[in-house]
Amino acid sequence: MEVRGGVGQGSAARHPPAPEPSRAAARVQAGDALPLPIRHTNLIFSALFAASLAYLMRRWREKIRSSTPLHAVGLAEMLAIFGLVASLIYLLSFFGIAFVQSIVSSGDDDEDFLVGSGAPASAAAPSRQHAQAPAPCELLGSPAAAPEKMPEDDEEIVASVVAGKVPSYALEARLGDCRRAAGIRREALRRITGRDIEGLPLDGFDYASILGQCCELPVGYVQLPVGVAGPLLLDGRRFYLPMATTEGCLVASTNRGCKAIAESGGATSVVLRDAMTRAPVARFPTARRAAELKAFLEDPANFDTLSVVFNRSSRFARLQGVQCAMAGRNLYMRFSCSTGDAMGMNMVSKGVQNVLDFLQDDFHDMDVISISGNFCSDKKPSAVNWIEGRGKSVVCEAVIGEEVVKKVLKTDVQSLVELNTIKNLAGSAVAGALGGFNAHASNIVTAIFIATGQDPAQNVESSHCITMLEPVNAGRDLHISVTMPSIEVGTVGGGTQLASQSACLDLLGVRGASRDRPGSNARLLATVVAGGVLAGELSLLSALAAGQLVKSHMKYNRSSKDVSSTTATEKTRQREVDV
Ligand SMILES: CC(C)(COP(=O)([O-])OP(=O)([O-])OC[C@H]1O[C@@H](n2cnc3c(N)ncnc32)[C@H](O)[C@@H]1OP(=O)([O-])[O-])[C@@H](O)C(=O)NCCC(=O)NCCSC(=O)C[C@@](C)(O)CC(=O)[O-]
Ligand SMILES: NC(=O)C1=CN([C@@H]2O[C@H](COP(=O)(O)OP(=O)(O)OC[C@H]3O[C@@H](n4cnc5c(N)ncnc54)[C@H](OP(=O)(O)O)[C@@H]3O)[C@@H](O)[C@H]2O)C=CC1
Repeated sequence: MEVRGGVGQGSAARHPPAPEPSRAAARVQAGDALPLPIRHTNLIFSALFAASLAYLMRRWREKIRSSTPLHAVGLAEMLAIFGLVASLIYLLSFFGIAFVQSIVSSGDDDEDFLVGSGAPASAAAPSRQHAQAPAPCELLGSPAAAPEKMPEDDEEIVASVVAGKVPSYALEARLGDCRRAAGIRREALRRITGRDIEGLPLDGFDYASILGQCCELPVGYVQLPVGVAGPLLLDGRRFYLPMATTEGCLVASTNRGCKAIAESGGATSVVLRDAMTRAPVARFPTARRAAELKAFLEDPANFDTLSVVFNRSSRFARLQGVQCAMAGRNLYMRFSCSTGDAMGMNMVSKGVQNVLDFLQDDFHDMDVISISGNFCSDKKPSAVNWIEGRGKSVVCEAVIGEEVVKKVLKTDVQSLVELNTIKNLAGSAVAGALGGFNAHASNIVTAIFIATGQDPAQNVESSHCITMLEPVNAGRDLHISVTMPSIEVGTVGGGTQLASQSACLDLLGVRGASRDRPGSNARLLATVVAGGVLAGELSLLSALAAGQLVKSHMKYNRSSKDVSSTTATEKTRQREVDV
């Protein structure tokens, strides 16, 4: 089959372009810093400049005529000199900044050109929003959300939503009040389903903070307890790990592991690699043509050109390499890049889209099937992440003293080493595991991910881990390590900016972007996740070796209430009555 159509066309066909948000309006201008509209300040300072100059010239001429020394100046002349200097500074800085900004934003315009030539506008627009404060409710724009008169009364709006006259997703934009929109949607849901979601709270959440960034169609929020384990002594620093979980025993276990590590002098970590990946797939008329693009992308001589095109889309995303694989005439191109303190999926996708548009000029017969061809590989277990890594690749290790193993962990070194070999290594091989050579890395990864606003679906590859245990110091002490090649975390973007999640990042000392070294906050968070996993592995393996698992879970993980006799809501009511 002959395949035609550029990247742009291809992508446009598969992804109808999203409505272009007002990017010009969103762009920050130098003048935005001024208290008055820019045209007013321009007028005032231009008039001041002209008036001061005219007055001083006139005075100068008069002084020459009357042979008065030029340096003898009165109050009026001093004021005129001051006005002249002030207006000169303003005008120079104004035009200077505008000039610099025009150069900077020409980069953006190029980006608009590159992304705009067929790329979905939505791929470019959201990231710019993320860098700013959460958008107020009324800024959400969509065709369905075009300004339209809404009934004043909530009851009438609910009826319109139930009748399908007002789309539920347009409520935020039409009402300009996110809390009210969520309340109306929730009531409409109750009427449509006949089910009351009473236990799901509505109040006590900032709905504007999730708009256009974290969640659509909100009707409330789920409450999760956050426990804290630690201190985890890692690389000479103490961290208290926030863990959002409903699995009783998990925080206790991690806490015990942290204690064992701290009493043994602490753990150390090393970040081996830091690169997020995105792998589009393109189809060619022949495998030979696909191989030509593969050769082009993998030729070191072309790397600089590709990076210039890729790097344009972000201040932080920097191309590191492209790795290709083929299946017949389909080419899978795995781009990897550093992403500063962001986890980086939006970023890397933006950069890749630019490169695809660029490549289309020389490879007209390339048909981009998808910006993601699963060789990336995001949110799925895959060997490529396990072997090549994705996000941050971290190794964390510690030597646990014999006494600590006995006193804190209630077992011995020999039993632990044997258990690890038979369970985590041989047992996982028997199960045909992919990246699952551990006891419960995903427990700690997921709990910290949820607490700190990471994308929870990325726990899949982020939990890839091989746990190694060896006797050291003549068999007395225990060397334990966790090797985790794909920890995907960020401290900016996604859910990290929400109030609770941001507080948990703050507890770890990694909230937001690192000002000194972009990327260092996210890397530190990755090492903390690995350190937490080390603690969790140590404690669970010990419980298993000591035959303590079932007992401990009966104690911390099973309510003494008879759950078969009450529904969740009844239980809540019962608890309120009990209190
Ligand atoms: C529950 C423990 C820790 C008791 O362990 P213990 O040794 O009996 O407890 P302890 O009372 O002697 O205390 C020792 C230390 O543990 C900590 N600790 C002790 N209790 C608490 C608590 N309530 N809250 C907070 N921290 C606690 C604390 O640090 C304490 O020191 P202290 O501060 O007292 O000097 C232990 O039995 C344990 O770790 N059990 C394992 C539980 C576990 O790891 N569960 C994870 C989920 S299992 C799963 O989902 C995965 C699985 C199993 O399917 C995977 C697979 O296939 O292997
Ligand atoms: N698109 C996709 O395919 C997927 C998206 N996701 C979602 O993507 C989101 C995360 O995307 P991600 O790209 O991480 O985040 P964002 O899309 O929020 O991008 C990060 C933004 O922060 C800005 N920024 C400011 N300071 C820094 C800094 N120090 N380091 C890095 N960036 C900084 C970036 O600037 P600049 O504009 O200059 O880059 C960018 O605008 C999550 O919500 C996740 O769930 C998850 C999986 C797939």
